[in-house]
Amino acid sequence: MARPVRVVVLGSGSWGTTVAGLAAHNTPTLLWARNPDTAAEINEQRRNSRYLGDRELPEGLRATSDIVEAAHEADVLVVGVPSHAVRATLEQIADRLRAWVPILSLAKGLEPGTRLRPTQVVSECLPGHPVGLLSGPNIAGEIADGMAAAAVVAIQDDSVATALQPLFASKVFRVYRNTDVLGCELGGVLKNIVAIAAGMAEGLGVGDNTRAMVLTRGLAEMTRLGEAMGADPRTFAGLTGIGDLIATCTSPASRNRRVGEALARGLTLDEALAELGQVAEGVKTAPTVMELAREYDVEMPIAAEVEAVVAGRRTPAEAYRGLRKVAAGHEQDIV
Ligand SMILES: NC(=O)C1=CN([C@@H]2O[C@H](COP(=O)(O)OP(=O)(O)OC[C@H]3O[C@@H](n4cnc5c(N)ncnc54)[C@H](O)[C@@H]3O)[C@@H](O)[C@H]2O)C=CC1
Ligand SMILES: O=C(CO)COP(=O)(O)O
Repeated sequence: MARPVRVVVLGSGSWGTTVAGLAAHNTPTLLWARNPDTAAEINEQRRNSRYLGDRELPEGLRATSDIVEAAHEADVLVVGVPSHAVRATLEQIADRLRAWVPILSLAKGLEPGTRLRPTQVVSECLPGHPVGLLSGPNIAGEIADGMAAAAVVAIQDDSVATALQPLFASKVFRVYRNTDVLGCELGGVLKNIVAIAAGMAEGLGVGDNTRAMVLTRGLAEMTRLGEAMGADPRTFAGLTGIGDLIATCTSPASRNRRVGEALARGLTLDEALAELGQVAEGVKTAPTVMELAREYDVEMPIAAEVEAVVAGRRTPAEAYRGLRKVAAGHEQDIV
């Protein structure tokens, strides 16, 4: 009898641990934690208290702080570290994976400097493997609590996606497929910036209509940049686009939204990030996205205001005053 597929997840933050927990219900799963104390806590107490509080992790989940051991074990590799750490993490396991192990990224940011998407960084570091992502409206805590949700495995080869779907799915976690890797990945990256704007709106006490406007026009500029870069605009109407945008902009648990709220309360960016203590990808991604907007000649007024706020050139209140001055063009102008 063939042995079961072994899933290895790199990164034991809130989402990496949660995804490892999903996989562990289906198949043997190993989680790499760079901190040996975290690996020990997962193995001995079935908890990752720093990121998931008291939540109990599945029995089948094992952890290690030895990344080379983890790489040797992988039949499927999941990369769950933040975008800025993907390259340094994968460089440690170059040539350590077996041939043709599929790799899925969970990261929702762009690499500072290179402007590469996480799947592109993965392909550079570990060439010759099928590379895709798992993305969608997936606030980690809710999924760790067993609340119903859905995500998308996006990978060019649909037969690989079909093989990967059941590894992460459960009765309450639906996993769809999509071959538009670029569109799915950009959806997850760009919604974080709109979520910072939504958080600022929340903190400034604007009304429900303003929130709806920010989400809708935020989706328009996400779609505009995506289409200019070669993505299918229909992807932005799916789980990885509007789905993730709604979850992140409306959930009080979203780290990106919380950063926006903290800035609107008058905290500096450093104070807001220290209060958060977790990654908020939109902060580092906003300037990189504005570079792309200029390169592709796409107007992104909401992202531009968010970038100005995180760079310290404007306050949230000034950013919202700035948005009022944006000329209202034709609503259906995407590109
Ligand atoms: N938490 C969530 O609800 C979701 C998060 N994501 C994405 O997943 C990615 C990971 O985020 P989270 O798990 O939420 O982050 P987190 O802030 O909860 O944890 C980050 C993890 O990465 C590790 N890490 C940080 N810098 C590192 C480095 N230089 N080298 C190696 N490891 C490093 C930390 O030790 C920690 O284990 C992000 O791109 C995020 O946008 C995607 C969907 C949902
Ligand atoms: O990507 C997420 C939900 O899908 C998590 O968003 P935050 O990083 O803002 O918490």
